[in-house]
Amino acid sequence: MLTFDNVRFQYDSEDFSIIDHLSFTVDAGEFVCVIGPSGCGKSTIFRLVNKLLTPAEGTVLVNGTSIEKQKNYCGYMPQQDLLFPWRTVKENLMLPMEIQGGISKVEMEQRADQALESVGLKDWGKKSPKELSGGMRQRAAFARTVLTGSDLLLLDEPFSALDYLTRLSMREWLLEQWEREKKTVLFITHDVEEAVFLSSRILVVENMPITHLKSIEVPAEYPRTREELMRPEIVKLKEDLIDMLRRETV
Ligand SMILES: Nc1ncnc2c1ncn2[C@@H]1O[C@H](COP(=O)(O)OP(=O)(O)OP(=O)(O)O)[C@@H](O)[C@H]1O
Repeated sequence: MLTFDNVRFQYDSEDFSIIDHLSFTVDAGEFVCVIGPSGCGKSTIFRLVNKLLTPAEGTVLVNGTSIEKQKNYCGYMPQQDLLFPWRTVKENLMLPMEIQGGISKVEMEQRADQALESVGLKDWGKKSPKELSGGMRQRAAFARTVLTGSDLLLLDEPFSALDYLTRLSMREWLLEQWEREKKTVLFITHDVEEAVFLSSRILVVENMPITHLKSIEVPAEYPRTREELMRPEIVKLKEDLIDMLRRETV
């Protein structure tokens, strides 16, 4: 589904590469978390996928084709929900379809209503985003990301600004959405517990510049429960991951 083929990238203002001949693949339908120390280049990987940045060398491919000439092949959800305060919640959800064009207003409204219902915000469409709680805003932002119609979703620390309990319920909620929508999800987090709870596979940034990502399978079936995270092999995996991240930040 997503392939990095020998990708190198360097910011103009820097004299070194952040990403250096990196290759990796994410298969269709996977839920993959990317973890690594702050500032190592995780968000840069996302910006190379959504074409905010262009590789200096190498190719990013989606479904076997370079993204250069592709459109609407990924949905991106940043850390902050970025809902526009001057639009209602429903109008925010309609935005990606307006940008895409060619969809009638009636159809856009229907799709937005359906999406709001699917994320438990059926009666909130006419409200302003500021009337929603943090968790509700993130659910609306997720629905908007899904409404891009893309099979590949890039979620960049979407729950990091939420309080602990809301985070816990949002993780469970996100897995339900993923199992229903059958999308491919790439999810950046700093939180080892979050990565282990959510993903089928974890990609760990082991070095800077990023030359490779260490791939670790999470030995747990879906649906996941918090109790499952207490199994000895999962606890050991979390400890190993924390050790890896500590080594990188020393
Ligand atoms: N526009 C830019 N120009 C120059 N350097 C940049 C730019 N954006 C990011 N960087 C640098 O590139 C490096 C990687 O940044 P990036 O945001 O990808 O890291 P990250 O792993 O996502 O960090 P965090 O976990 O803190 O969000 C950092 O050292 C950052 O300072």
